[in-house]
Amino acid sequence: MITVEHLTKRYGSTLAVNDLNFTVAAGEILGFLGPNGAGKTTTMRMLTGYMPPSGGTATIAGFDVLEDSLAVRQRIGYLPETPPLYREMTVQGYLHFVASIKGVSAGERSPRVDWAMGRCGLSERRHQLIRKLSKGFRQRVGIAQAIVHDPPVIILDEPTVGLDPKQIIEVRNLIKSLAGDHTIILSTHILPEVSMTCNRVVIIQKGQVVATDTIDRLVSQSDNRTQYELKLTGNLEPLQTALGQFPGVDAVQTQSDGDNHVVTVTTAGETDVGPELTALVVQAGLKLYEMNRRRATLEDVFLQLTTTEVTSEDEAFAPETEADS
Ligand SMILES: Nc1ncnc2c1ncn2[C@@H]1O[C@H](COP(=O)(O)OP(=O)(O)OP(=O)(O)O)[C@@H](O)[C@H]1O
Repeated sequence: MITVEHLTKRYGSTLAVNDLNFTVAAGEILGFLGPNGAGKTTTMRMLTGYMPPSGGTATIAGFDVLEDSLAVRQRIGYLPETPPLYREMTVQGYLHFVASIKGVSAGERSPRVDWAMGRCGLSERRHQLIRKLSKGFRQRVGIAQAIVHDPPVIILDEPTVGLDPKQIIEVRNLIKSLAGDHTIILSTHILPEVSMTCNRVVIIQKGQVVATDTIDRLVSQSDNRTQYELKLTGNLEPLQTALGQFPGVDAVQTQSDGDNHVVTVTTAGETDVGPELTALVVQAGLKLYEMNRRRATLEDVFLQLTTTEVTSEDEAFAPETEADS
């Protein structure tokens, strides 16, 4: 549905996008990630036909973004970071206006606007002025304007920025519900959002692709070690001896305050050895107060790929979150 080949953009002497290559299959939700200034917005603008590439090509549903930019714009719904909303219009009036400029025929407009309002939970606000809506509802109007002409491709730039937790969940569910019928590119800094919503990710840095794969594969290929943090009291020596002989233990780090200890055990692989570690602690005569298992996450992969300053082992791990499940 989307193909990007050798896509390049220069702003004077700045090479903002440098030879990008990736594809997005029909019905897929692709996470598009990169640190500030990586070239995400520039790429989106080229894909949506709003800015010509300096080199390379991109096609949307078979149409070239440069040569067929009108056909591309009709097939894309774009939610920029700041949606272009007319604050003095009603929700319904604005969506009618967008549908008309996107080429929806007069007879089709009312059903399309009703459909978009229904999908975005706006039906009851149809007569409200946009300026009187909360930020969350304005964001829904932004999504509704992106889907009102039923485009096969939807490109969303930071769709949940500034929303409260309840609105974030609603917008994420809406995005997920649009996949399948639509091909979606989701650009965001919120990595758990990508883990929860996307099938696959493209990570860019300095205008170049540094990784493209499913989240599971990226995480397991990057670092499949597991860390256990144990909070204990008692004499540590017998445990340290036992851990030295325990198969698969890569490293043991200890922080002690008198008889209270925090022991971090790093094991190779993802097999859960928590029960065995608990048994060792009991055999060593220690009291166990807390044990946390931590695995690498998309955030760790992102940091490894987009920073050169990750030096300490601890930075390669993060507490297990809902994004891991
Ligand atoms: N109009 C412009 N003129 C000159 N340089 C620009 C222009 N727009 C972007 N750039 C530069 O191109 C590079 C990529 O910018 P871009 O906005 O695409 O990155 P981004 O990944 O979207 O960043 P952010 O997450 O901060 O929005 C940056 O170095 C930026 O300074």
